[in-house]
Amino acid sequence: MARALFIGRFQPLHRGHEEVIKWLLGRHEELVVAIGSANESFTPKNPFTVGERIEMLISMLKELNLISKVMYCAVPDTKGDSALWYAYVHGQCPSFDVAYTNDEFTRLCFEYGNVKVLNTPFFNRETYSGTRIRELMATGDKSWRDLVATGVLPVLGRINAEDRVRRLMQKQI
Ligand SMILES: Nc1ncnc2c1ncn2[C@@H]1O[C@H](COP(=O)(O)OP(=O)(O)OP(=O)(O)O)[C@@H](O)[C@H]1O
Ligand SMILES: NC(=O)c1ccc[n+]([C@@H]2O[C@H](COP(=O)(O)O)[C@@H](O)[C@H]2O)c1
Repeated sequence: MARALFIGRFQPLHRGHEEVIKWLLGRHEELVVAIGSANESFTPKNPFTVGERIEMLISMLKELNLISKVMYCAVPDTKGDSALWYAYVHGQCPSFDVAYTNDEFTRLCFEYGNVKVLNTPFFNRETYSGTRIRELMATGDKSWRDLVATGVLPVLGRINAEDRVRRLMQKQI
């Protein structure tokens, strides 16, 4: 199948996501990266805006020379109304032949729209995890820098990501 869609929150975009994107491009001609929870930002679980997450993605794709094969879109959460969520996917994403997610609830929502859904493999899941990276940032442990995707570091540096995450986690919004 020609075009796959991969959805995630990418808070931040990490090496696990990078491996999945490469793995998907080995199997599909084109990829749509859908940035979920696009309306969420400045919370402990979703510290980065959708614009910042787009910058992370584009920066990584440029470094990997994959920019010509990947499109992106943003999908907001619609808590409690997943039929509406699927309407956003349908209306705001480029068309795709198959969706990839490992999240059962998201799978269910795609299946509601009669979309074919597949899983991706996990790559070093204990280490490459958004939750873990945010925890390391909050405690000032610089080892998080080794866990984010190629090209993402300059974006996170420019927006002072570590400081933002630490302050949001302290506040526990
Ligand atoms: N290390 C990994 N290897 C492969 N897939 C991963 C890895 N980490 C996350 N994914 C997958 O990427 C997709 C998007 O995940 P998401 O953006 O929520 O990252 P996450 O690391 O799970 O974040 P968080 O810990 O904040 O929930 C999901 O389908 C998830 O299963
Ligand atoms: N009703 C909804 O708002 C709804 C339903 C299914 C998935 N989603 C979103 O899709 C994305 C799935 O990505 P994750 O695998 O990173 O959880 C998340 O942003 C999640 O919030 C939202």
